[in-house]
Amino acid sequence: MSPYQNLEEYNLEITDEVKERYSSIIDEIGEDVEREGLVKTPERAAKAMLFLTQGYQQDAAEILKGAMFKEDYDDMVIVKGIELYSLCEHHMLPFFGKAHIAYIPNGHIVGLSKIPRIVDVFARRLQVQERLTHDILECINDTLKPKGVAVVIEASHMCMMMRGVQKQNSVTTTSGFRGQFEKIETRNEFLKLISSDLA
Ligand SMILES: Nc1nc2c(ncn2[C@@H]2O[C@H](COP(=O)(O)OP(=O)(O)OP(=O)(O)O)[C@@H](O)[C@H]2O)c(=O)[nH]1
Ligand SMILES: [Zn+2]
Repeated sequence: MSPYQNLEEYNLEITDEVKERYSSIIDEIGEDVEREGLVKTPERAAKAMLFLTQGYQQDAAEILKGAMFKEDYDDMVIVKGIELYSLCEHHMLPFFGKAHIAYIPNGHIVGLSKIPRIVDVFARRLQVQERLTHDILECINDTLKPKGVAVVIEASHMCMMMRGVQKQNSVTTTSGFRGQFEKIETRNEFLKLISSDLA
């Protein structure tokens, strides 16, 4: 439970605390926090970090529920090529790529923009790609209760590119399937329809 009354108050208090910690980090790495180019950096970095982790303050299920419409359409709906930016929980470095999402309605469809919105809600947290994939999958499955849902994510991890193993071209693919997508024909139809977008 947050000790703060509202989001604005929370953001002000937290930004200040995070700012102080960035200031110490900049000092510890041997830089001069007072030099002109860096004076406002702790505050900028704090605001950037809070933006990139704002998903903790957001409720993906509520976002979906806000735009569910009764409709008889019961063929596959695919939103592909949704760009995503997240932070790996091991190094707090970015991983980024694309999500491809499909569902088969079961009496309700959802406003199309809500699908990329919930991708952002789960991506703007400290994540591993596998959990990000399942968070999105389970949220759509539990909230919309479709006949099936599929999520494929392809991403490049800066922690593997800039440091560590230093592989610039590797792409990691994760996927999850529920309901009718557990049947091989439905899954293959989805994979065929997104194939031109896959790496
Ligand atoms: N499964 C999974 N692993 C990830 C993800 N992001 C980063 N990693 C990995 O997390 C692992 C952390 O391993 P450690 O050995 O503790 O960290 P490390 O010494 O920095 O590892 P190296 O990067 O191999 O130098 C590394 O293998 C990373 O590649 C992710 O989204 N999913
Ligand atoms: Zn990492």
